[in-house]
Amino acid sequence: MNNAQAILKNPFINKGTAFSLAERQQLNLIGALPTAVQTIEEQAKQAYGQFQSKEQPLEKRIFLMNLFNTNRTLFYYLMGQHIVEFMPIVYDPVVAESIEQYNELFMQSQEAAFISIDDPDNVEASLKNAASGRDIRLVVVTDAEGILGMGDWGVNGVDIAIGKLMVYTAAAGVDPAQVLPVSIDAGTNNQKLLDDPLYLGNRHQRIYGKRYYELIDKFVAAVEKLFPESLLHFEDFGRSNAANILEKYQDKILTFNDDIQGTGIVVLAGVLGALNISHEKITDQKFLTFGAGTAGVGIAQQLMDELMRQGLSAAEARQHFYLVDKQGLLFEDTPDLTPGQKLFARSRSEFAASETLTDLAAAVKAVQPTVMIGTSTQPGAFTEAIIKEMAAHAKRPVIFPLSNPTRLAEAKAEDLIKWTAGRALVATGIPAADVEYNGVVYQIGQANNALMYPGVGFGAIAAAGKVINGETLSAASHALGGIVDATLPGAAVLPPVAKIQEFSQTIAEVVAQSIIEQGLSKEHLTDAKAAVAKAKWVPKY
Ligand SMILES: NC(=O)c1ccc[n+]([C@@H]2O[C@H](COP(=O)([O-])OP(=O)(O)OC[C@H]3O[C@@H](n4cnc5c(N)ncnc54)[C@H](O)[C@@H]3O)[C@@H](O)[C@H]2O)c1
Ligand SMILES: O=C(O)C[C@H](O)C(=O)O
Ligand SMILES: [Mn+2]
Repeated sequence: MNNAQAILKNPFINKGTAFSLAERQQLNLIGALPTAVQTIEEQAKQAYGQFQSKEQPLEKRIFLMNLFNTNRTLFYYLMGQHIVEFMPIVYDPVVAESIEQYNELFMQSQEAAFISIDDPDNVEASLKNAASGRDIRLVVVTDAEGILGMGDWGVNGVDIAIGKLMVYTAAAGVDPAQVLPVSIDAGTNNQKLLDDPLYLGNRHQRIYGKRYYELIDKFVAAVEKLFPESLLHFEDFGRSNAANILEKYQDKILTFNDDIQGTGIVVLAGVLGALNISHEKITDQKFLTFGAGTAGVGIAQQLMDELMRQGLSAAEARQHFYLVDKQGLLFEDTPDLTPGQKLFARSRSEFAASETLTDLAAAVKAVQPTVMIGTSTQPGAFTEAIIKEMAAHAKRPVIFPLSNPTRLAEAKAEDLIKWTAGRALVATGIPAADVEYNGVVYQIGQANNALMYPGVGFGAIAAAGKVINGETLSAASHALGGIVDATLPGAAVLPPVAKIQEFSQTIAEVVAQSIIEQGLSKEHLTDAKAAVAKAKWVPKY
């Protein structure tokens, strides 16, 4: 016999007041709900009214999470109707507030798995318990050492995995019953959390090195064993681990790192969009990346890959990149370069006074970049003087201040348009309002990996991919071309989030096609579109 309360408390099957009379009879729900039977449309209207009654973004998020915890179909039905309004609430930037207040706000675990470095023998059991028999096809895992640009947030960081997964389903149609958010709790170096009596994670410093990598190995092996058809998405790992982990597993299992690769392909798509507006060639650009960490190096790698696809040798392509980090412009002899930075380090002999290039202003003056990307976590680093200097040597300077959340952005879109008298081609990490300047309305693209990863991940799952390789990532970057009308004054360099469901579908099909064509599908698939259509989940009862 069915237990009414168990059904009503299971968000994957609960329909609330939309259970029909026949269902109520069959499932022993008679009397466990008010008598009226509502349609999903009526439920959505009522829920949206409640959403609108909340004033603060965090209150709106808490309301939406309650709905998510109660009835996942209704949640995604509503999110599908209001995707532009809900994205910044369930995802970046408001997810940042919920991470900072995770302990205070904690109500329930939202079906996440919590892996503890102090309990390595229970890695498999933890995943199994959290999945509770569900057929998992998508795992988003974070160890939260580098949450957005906010640093180490320990177990609180699980909310980024939950938020990323919400976007996967809303944008691309991944079945929400087939996803698993995972927190790897390797400790935290965030003293505020360690001192907080309410902190819910392991109360010790972060563990690095052998013990850490053994845990990651164990985790990856358990995911492969329990969920062999799944895609493993890594998110917000620290600079010293993210690239190592990707390097180790990318040829062996279906995996990708969103901060390295997702960001790389959205920036490439944005640069291609910008060049479509300016009618310039990518091989004529000089790229300066400010903040050469996980994202900054990933972006440079993806752009370099594109230059090589256009026929340049590796040595020629590398000449187009200038990486600036805390030390200033990175040279071959700069101390403490990461392996990724080393690839792009310049030779001192290229510059007359290389020892003076120790900050962004000096580097911009010496390099005269045509494309400048910010992934530095340094708010306001793209100053008026620096932007004016850049714009003095570039007809249509391409400027993407990408650090998240909002308070960390290197510049505001509005300022960049003003300082360059409308010449800058701008994209930001979080949503930005249109900018009106001299009678033209400039639309600001959002260069956030959320534009790409839902389509990439969903396409890879639908095609039963063995791996996600460079060929597939490149195909995904190019899939956004042609959506924006580049001839309109003030056109954006990337398509608007309002169209994310449409273009995520296109990306998914392109990705599935690439996997099938390369013989990288685990199944004998031939039709990418059919495979994507078959895998797609839609929120309806
Ligand atoms: N828009 C997007 O899609 C997107 C994607 C990924 C990351 N990001 C943002 O990019 C930022 C960096 O993320 P990450 O994962 O690469 O972090 P990270 O820690 O790996 O890299 C940050 C880099 O910035 C450097 N840095 C710090 N202070 C600096 C300074 N004063 N001058 C120059 N460089 C400095 C650090 O040394 C490090 O190399 C974050 O704010 C993150 O939110 C945005
Ligand atoms: O989470 C985001 O908004 C994008 C990106 O993954 C980041 O770390 O900033
Ligand atoms: Mn991230």
